[in-house]
Amino acid sequence: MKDGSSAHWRTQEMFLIQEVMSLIGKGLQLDQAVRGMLQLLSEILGLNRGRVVLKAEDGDDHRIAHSYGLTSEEAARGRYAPNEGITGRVIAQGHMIIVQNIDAEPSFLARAVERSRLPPDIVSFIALPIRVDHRTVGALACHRIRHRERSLSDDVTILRIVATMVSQLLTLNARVEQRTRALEEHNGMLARALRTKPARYGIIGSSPALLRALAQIERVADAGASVLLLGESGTGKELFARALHLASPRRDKPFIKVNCAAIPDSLFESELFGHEKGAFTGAVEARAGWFEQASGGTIFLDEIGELPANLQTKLLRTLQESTVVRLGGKREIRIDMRLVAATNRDLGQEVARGAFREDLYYRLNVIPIELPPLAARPGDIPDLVAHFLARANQDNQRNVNLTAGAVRLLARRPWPGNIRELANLIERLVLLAGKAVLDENDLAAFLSDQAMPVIRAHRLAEPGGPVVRPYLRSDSHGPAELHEALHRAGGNKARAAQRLGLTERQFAYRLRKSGLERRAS
Ligand SMILES: Nc1ncnc2c1ncn2[C@@H]1O[C@H](COP(=O)(O)OP(=O)(O)OP(=O)(O)O)[C@@H](O)[C@H]1O
Repeated sequence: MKDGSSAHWRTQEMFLIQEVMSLIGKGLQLDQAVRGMLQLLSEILGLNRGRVVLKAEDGDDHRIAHSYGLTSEEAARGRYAPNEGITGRVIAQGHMIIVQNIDAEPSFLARAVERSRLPPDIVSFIALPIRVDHRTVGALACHRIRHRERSLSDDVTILRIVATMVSQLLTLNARVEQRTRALEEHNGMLARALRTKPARYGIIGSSPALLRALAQIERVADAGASVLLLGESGTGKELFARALHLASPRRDKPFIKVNCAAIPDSLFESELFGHEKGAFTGAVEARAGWFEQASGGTIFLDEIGELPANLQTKLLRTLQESTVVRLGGKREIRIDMRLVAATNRDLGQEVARGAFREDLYYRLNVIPIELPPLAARPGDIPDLVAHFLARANQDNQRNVNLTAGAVRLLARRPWPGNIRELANLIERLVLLAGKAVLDENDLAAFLSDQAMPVIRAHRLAEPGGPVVRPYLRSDSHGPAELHEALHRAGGNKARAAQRLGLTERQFAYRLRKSGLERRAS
């Protein structure tokens, strides 16, 4: 077949396209594959010094990312500001430019390859846009001797095909990189989970403050004395109370949890101390109270600061005498229980203002154990995040991960609601995430989205304004609702509680739990 005949060029074109396809199919590194395509353009069709120019990762300019027939110095010189030269213009405008004669085109820069390096003939320059997802991300360009047997339009057709192939490769490459990043993050999380010592009693964290509290628990587990757990809401007081029970010889006996803030006053006494048949209307049969039910085991009185005054007296007697008298009864029943109490209040201050019995306070405060707020141990946050992510993913059949940067962002937050707030946030994140790996920016956007409704809810909490429930919480009243009720009641907690069908103590408790108390009072 004679060089120059159209049949000859069709054969060359077919060969080039087959080779390009096979380069794509080989799964080579991006640079190898693109260089291979530029080499084919040069050797098969004589379209020389091909280059692919892409946006620099660390700036606004565009640089030669892949080339064939350029020295490394020439490739390094190929940097173009937006709209600069022919290449910059093709990328900015998104359409092909053909310079028929580079010597006659004033805006041709000859920046990468000096004119003296090119043949003395008339040289053309062709640059085409490279698009990914309908966006121009770079350009494919090459030199062409103007007068040759092959038509310009045939060269342009092939260049268009190759530019499309490069676009496809770039798209694929970006997807593979994204997927690899997701897998790397996931591996990191798994490695961390493996490194984290098996959590004792389900307590995650290795900060000195946390380990100190855990060591104290284990040291006093064998003793019978009461333990008082001190710490803000959500710091893990219940978890530690359970740990104490599990570490004690009572571990096979019951662990009874009583939330002193959540029980209506009218029921409190009979729930705690039990009642005899006929003790009050509705007491159709005798019932053992929680102290009796906990016999042999541990009773955990959460929010002990909320215990009404008359029951404080009764509790003190119970502790001193190890007996209870059921409501409506006379019999003293011996009980053998370990008491763990918890509070997020300053009980000393409650004593000082006469709201808590001093003698009971001393009786409870034999072994005080302080649980640090989460903000005081940010080093525990990565392990906690890994733990809550794994749990939320498993519960919801998802596979959402956070980048290290996103975890660092979480570690910098103040966490007024402590670990409970962190656990809730991660669960919402897993449920609402639109993609598999969330980075710092995704997380920041999520956090500001989450904060918005609360602000709106507060603003809209005017009489007649719509109520926006910002959080999905296990509590029946979201923080916005509590806040709104308080606002409508002119700051009067008793009235606000009544509106929501809560006792004043329950209302105050939920308000504190929501982390909004400071802002609300
Ligand atoms: N160190 C920890 N590791 C793992 N999970 C934790 C840890 N601390 C707390 N949690 C979890 O955080 C949530 C809140 O903890 P917990 O209920 O024990 O706090 P609390 O101090 O008793 O709160 P409150 O005073 O509001 O009752 C629970 O789901 C608990 O399992």
